[in-house]
Amino acid sequence: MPLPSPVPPVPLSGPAAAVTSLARPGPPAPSGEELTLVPLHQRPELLEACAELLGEEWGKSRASRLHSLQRSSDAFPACLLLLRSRGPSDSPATPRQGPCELVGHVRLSRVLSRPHDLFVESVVVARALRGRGYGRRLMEAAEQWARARGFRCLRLTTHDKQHFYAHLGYVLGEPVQSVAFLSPAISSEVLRLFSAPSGAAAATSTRPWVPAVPPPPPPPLAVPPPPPPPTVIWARGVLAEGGEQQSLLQTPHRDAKGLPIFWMKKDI
Ligand SMILES: CC(=O)SCCNC(=O)CCNC(=O)[C@H](O)C(C)(C)COP(=O)(O)OP(=O)(O)OC[C@H]1O[C@@H](n2cnc3c(N)ncnc32)[C@H](O)[C@@H]1OP(=O)(O)O
Repeated sequence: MPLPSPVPPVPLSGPAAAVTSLARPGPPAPSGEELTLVPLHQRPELLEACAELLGEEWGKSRASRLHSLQRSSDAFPACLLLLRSRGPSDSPATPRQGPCELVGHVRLSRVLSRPHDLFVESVVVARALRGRGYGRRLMEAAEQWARARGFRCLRLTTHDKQHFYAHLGYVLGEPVQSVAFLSPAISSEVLRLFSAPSGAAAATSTRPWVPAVPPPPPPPLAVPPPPPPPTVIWARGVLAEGGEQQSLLQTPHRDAKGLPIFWMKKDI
């Protein structure tokens, strides 16, 4: 299955393509406010603020957050920031692309064996700004960003926000494996190698993942070894025993700590 081919980036980061222009707007933003979605790697000066935003919600060491955020790239994972700024009418002294406030963050990663899917993680809106429609804007902008790059499905896990995601159009889905970090040099080849028809992935298996392609014959001695595999996050949900059905109230899946976890997806 071919990989989505790179497309010119949608100018979400420019004023002309502010997130406020999305087809299905959320609650009205304050007058003069402009929302934009930008990859963190295009705004490195926001690295510290982003680490703080994530740290406030999920803790972990600042160093670990920074390390993870610094790996944001167009080759994935991509950390996307929702920013808001005041328009010129409200702040005459502020340039159009002037000071802006970090509103939210979302991270998108590739999914093993599903070249048209992206895995959504670390969705967060600043505490003081929740309940005003920014979470919806963030998710819709991320969808638009992914769609513009040829992806067709977003997937995620959540412990307790399944109703929020269902409200935004997500449905329950099967476990997948996200690919944490890929060297740009091997990303396409490795993903192509691991790409298999839909459903071939070990969806709810508790066994270690095995590529869905037949094992190659033993290589001649002269052949160099294959490139190293990508770093893979093994599906954080495993099927709990008992075979219960998944619903928005009850899930058979558990995370690595044994906590119930919901798998969701949305076609975009
Ligand atoms: C894949 C993951 O990353 S899972 C982790 C999710 N993140 C977190 O738990 C971090 C802490 N929480 C947050 O940062 C925020 O609460 C978020 C991102 C979950 C939601 O952001 P908010 O800005 O508060 O949501 P927003 O105001 O845009 O709500 C959008 C819609 O969802 C609804 N909604 C919000 N939260 C919930 C909820 N828990 N259950 C059901 N509906 C909800 C709202 O009523 C609103 O409906 P409307 O658009 O029809 O009026």
